[in-house]
Amino acid sequence: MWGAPLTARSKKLLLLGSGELGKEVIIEAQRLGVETVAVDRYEAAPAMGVAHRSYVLDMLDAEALKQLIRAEKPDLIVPEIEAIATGALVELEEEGFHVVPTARAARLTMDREGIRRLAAEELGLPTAAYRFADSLDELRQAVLELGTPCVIKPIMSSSGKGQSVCRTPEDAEGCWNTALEGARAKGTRVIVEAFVTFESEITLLTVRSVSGTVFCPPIGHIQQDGDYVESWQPHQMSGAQLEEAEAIARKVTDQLGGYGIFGVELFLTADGVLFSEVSPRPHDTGMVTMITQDLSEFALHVRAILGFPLEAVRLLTPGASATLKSDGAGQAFAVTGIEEALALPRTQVRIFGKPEIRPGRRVAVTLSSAEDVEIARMTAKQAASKLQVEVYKDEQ
Ligand SMILES: Nc1ncnc2c1ncn2[C@@H]1O[C@H](COP(=O)(O)OP(=O)(O)OP(=O)(O)O)[C@@H](O)[C@H]1O
Ligand SMILES: NCC(=O)N[C@@H]1O[C@H](COP(=O)([O-])[O-])[C@@H](O)[C@H]1O
Ligand SMILES: [Mg+2]
Repeated sequence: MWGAPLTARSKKLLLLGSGELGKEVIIEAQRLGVETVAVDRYEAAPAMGVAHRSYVLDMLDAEALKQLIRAEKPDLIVPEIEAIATGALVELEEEGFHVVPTARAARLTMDREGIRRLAAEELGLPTAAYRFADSLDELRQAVLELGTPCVIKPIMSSSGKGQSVCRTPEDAEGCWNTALEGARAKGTRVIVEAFVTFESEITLLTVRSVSGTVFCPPIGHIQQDGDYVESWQPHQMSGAQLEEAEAIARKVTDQLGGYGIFGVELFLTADGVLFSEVSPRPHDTGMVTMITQDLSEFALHVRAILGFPLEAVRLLTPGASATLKSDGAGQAFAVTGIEEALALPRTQVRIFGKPEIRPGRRVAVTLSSAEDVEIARMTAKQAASKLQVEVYKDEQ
């Protein structure tokens, strides 16, 4: 029970990170009459446009973060990105604030080392072989031990930033430099993973709520340069594979605890299912659920974190999503081709409204449903190919 937003009895949700995923979280929270506050490192972030109010803040600055949260006193602190001073969240939780799903889950998943060691070493989940390195020399040694090809990623990055494949030992230096440039926070530590030759990869959206754990039908996806370009639901896999995948997802999410949605990333290989990583929040590949499920991943997250019951998730139709990324940079740009994209059957478009583009930045997503998942994939990709990011160079 709560009062209207902006009154003394309101229920207040504060979002840390205000991109395309957070925008949908805010919309779902607003639908339940929740007061919403959006925070990100830049002005006019997507979720800021739909929240009651917003703040621009360096979320890696622990003092600034604590000051804001103590002043705002939200009922729920909802991390939307990984790059947050998670030590501050742990402190705030000790003071009685509610961090979603828990401050520990945010801290462990903020860097690849925390979650990988928990999954592989504590829980014994199958993963690719891995090493950590703090210098080029250590990286060279790790590459020798794991063999090539292997994948190198900064321990703190997302959406493939700073990630590269090391194909021969001579590539190590180039990979090291790529990781340094792409790391999200200051720091040089990288993870080196044996390259997994997977048949396919999936996100298993797992919801922990007061009613227990519920799995969404598996989402298949394709990534380019470590970033998602296409996703679909349901992904065809055997009953045995699904059982393995759900067992892994249950184990890791039970260990992280709290209520909310988790995006559990898994590789399906000839030798079984491997755990890759987990986001304790909605997942980019899960945007497809805006067209496929009775409750989207965003609606599920909000429902679970508010403590409401959730007995099951229903897939209404097969569907797919495809991304639009920009090539150019700057603030003078426009998305064109929306009419052509929307002329395709059972197709919707989400334009995030980011105020500035840079090469590779995700700007929009197309969503298509169909009787058959392959038709949905084709349609969503076709729709995305109709969209263009036009840049006005002389205005920059
Ligand atoms: N060890 C590996 N072997 C083969 N491919 C890999 C490996 N690690 C990552 N990839 C590929 O790169 C993609 C991105 O990797 P990962 O999820 O670790 O990065 P990320 O930056 O956290 O991405 P996001 O934030 O989008 O989840 C994976 O989905 C997969 O396609
Ligand atoms: N893979 C994680 C992911 O997709 N996160 C989503 O992208 C935004 C950052 O985008 P930006 O880099 O364009 O600002 C985040 O705020 C989140 O919505
Ligand atoms: Mg990932």
